[in-house]
Amino acid sequence: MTQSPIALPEGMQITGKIQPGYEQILTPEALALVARLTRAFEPRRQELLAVRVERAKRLDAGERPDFLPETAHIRDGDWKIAPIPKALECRRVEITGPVERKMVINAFNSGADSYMTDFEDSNTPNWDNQLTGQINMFDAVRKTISLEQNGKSYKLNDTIATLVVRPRGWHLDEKHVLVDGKRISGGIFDFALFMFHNAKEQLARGAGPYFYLPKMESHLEARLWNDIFVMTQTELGLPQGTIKATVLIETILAAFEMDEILYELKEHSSGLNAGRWDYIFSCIKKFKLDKDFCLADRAKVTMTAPFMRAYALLLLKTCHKRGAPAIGGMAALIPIKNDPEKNDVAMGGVRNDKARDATDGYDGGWVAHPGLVELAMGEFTKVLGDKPNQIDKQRPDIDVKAADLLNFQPEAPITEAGLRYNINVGIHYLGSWLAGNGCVPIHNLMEDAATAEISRSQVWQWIRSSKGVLEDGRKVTAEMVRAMIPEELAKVQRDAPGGDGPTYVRAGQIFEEMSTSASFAEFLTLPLYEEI
Ligand SMILES: CC(=O)SCCNC(=O)CCNC(=O)[C@H](O)C(C)(C)COP(=O)(O)OP(=O)(O)OC[C@H]1O[C@@H](n2cnc3c(N)ncnc32)[C@H](O)[C@@H]1OP(=O)(O)O
Ligand SMILES: O=CC(=O)O
Ligand SMILES: [Mg+2]
Repeated sequence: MTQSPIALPEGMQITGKIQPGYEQILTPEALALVARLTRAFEPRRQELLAVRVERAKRLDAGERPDFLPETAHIRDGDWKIAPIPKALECRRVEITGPVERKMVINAFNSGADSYMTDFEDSNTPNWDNQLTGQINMFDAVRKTISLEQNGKSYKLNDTIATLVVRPRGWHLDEKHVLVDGKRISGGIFDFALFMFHNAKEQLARGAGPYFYLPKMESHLEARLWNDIFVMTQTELGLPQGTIKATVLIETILAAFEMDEILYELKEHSSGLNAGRWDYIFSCIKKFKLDKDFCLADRAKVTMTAPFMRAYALLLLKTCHKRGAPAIGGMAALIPIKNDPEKNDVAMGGVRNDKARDATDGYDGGWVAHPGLVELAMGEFTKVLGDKPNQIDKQRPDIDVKAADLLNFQPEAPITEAGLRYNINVGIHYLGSWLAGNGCVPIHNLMEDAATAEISRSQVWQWIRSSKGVLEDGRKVTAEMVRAMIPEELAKVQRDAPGGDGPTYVRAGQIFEEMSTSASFAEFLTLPLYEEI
């Protein structure tokens, strides 16, 4: 165990190496907050994770989700979330990206209204990424962040995007920090350090501590975050309701509890976001043992698929009824260099995506790259004009039933190209993640933990579903997948930057194990985290 050169609260151990600068983040007072929140809330996190396991067993046995009878009074009630602070009123375009220093500066300067910095889907949560991410945030909030790289100087513009931070989801531990001998929650670690160092500074600069909350499966999980907010505000002497959080509705189970999630976070809510990629993954995962469940090639499962359309519209209607912003998700398309024709097609895809969201009534949407900000802004401005949002646009015409959320189409086609694509992307992404980079362009698309989850879970599911049959009539089998893995690995080794490194060989092994083993890994990042 690494001897820590920093003063630790009673009962805390840190096993990660303390690099120069980390002591600025890992101060005794900040770590004391981490320890207090951990002692107060870790038992509940564990209970809620156990509830997930029990629920998964019932779904595996054939139960199907529905709106909860015990919370009908919340869905039927007439209530709204607390008013949105000025800094979060206008979120027509939100750029997202990992907490890497250059990208942090570029994202703030991108012209987007807001910027979600990501300790989650687009980030490999190794110790150094988490700590340097916190340093980057510390410097960015104070506007002192700068960088010299490849002959270029990076610093913040006078006008920058409003910062929103995404800590890790409930399933992820921070294994380098132990409290009373046990690993702590990655999410609490990310949140508490950020809050301790930056909340007051942000308030002094006219904004506040704003968050995105990922991958929740129930309103009880949202209640846990809310209780953490209340205690943190008390500990830091901040008025209750200072923290604001947008919840990603990115699991099929959360889609049945959108009203309840907003209600739990009522004083701290800044709306919901349609996190489409994890949502698709969650649908595959939750119905993985249903032999009749099957989704077509990943590229065919778009926002216009019936179950995705139902989810997006229900989210919009729910948010606006409660006075909450509805923020659209991410088109994975990114600018394509050196191929104007392909680039035009990609830009057209992003334009359509944002135009659909804006026309439906969404208040804004995510982009993955600075080169998409202007285009996305144009689509929202066409609909919103000079209004900061369109929360006043009510959609009583939308009537989404449980059956609509569970109408999993399209089931076909599944093609050999689609299967190979999933294997190729899965191996490429795992290899990059293990090497420390959690977001990469692959085949001209943004790939992160959520999109890669779809690829690897589809392969597992196609092997098992009775409908997992290729267009040409061949059943997808474990043997077929095993035969393709070395071929796709060779392509990845040829194509990926640094693809000849050891992490890609390991990625091939992990991919084979994950897609062909009898059990389904709950998240691909859980076994991967044990390897870094
Ligand atoms: C499912 C979800 O959870 S979505 C949310 C999580 N995913 C994300 O946030 C995706 C973030 N996007 C990215 O990481 C990147 O855009 C990638 C990996 C997809 C592509 O990155 P690159 O190949 O580096 O793109 P490219 O070479 O075109 O970048 C051009 C410039 O834009 C910058 N850039 C690209 N994307 C971003 C971004 N999201 N934020 C800030 N800067 C960015 C690059 O750093 C580069 O800067 P430079 O010119 O100063 O060197
Ligand atoms: O986090 C976003 C998603 O689509 O997943
Ligand atoms: Mg996600």
